[in-house]
Amino acid sequence: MVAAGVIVQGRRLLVVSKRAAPDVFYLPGGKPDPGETPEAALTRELGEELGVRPVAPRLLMRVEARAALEGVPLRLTVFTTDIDGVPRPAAELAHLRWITGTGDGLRLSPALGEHILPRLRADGLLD
Ligand SMILES: Nc1nc2c([nH]c(=O)n2[C@H]2C[C@H](O)[C@@H](COP(=O)(O)OP(=O)(O)OP(=O)(O)O)O2)c(=O)[nH]1
Repeated sequence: MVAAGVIVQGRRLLVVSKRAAPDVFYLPGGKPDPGETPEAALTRELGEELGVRPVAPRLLMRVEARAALEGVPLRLTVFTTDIDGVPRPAAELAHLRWITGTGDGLRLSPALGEHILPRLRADGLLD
């Protein structure tokens, strides 16, 4: 399982890529440590990856898809959240982008491209 955050500002969605695969973009987040709740994992990962704190996260959806890098089945627990602070990519991240509902031509993880972005588009949250 992976906990991930939907962060929308100015009708654009924050996506990141990692140094291990700099051309594949997905939501910030990661796997909970043993015994950690999804909410706690989201808080820890947003801090580690972006140096921000989630404010009032709420569950948006659960998604099953192929993991972007390993190709194995993956369950994501996706939260919509506001954030405290300006996101700055930490060392393990390669890029940070704010995308519209089209994906702006970026290569997206299956979960993001096939499930989450269409949902945000249908909800009218993105340009
Ligand atoms: N965070 C995140 N991961 C995603 C998304 N879509 C997707 O396929 N993934 C995949 C990529 C990776 O295979 C996996 C996330 O694992 P990760 O390795 O980044 O997690 P982590 O930060 O806990 O890293 P680690 O401790 O395993 O090194 O989920 C997404 O939207 N957000």
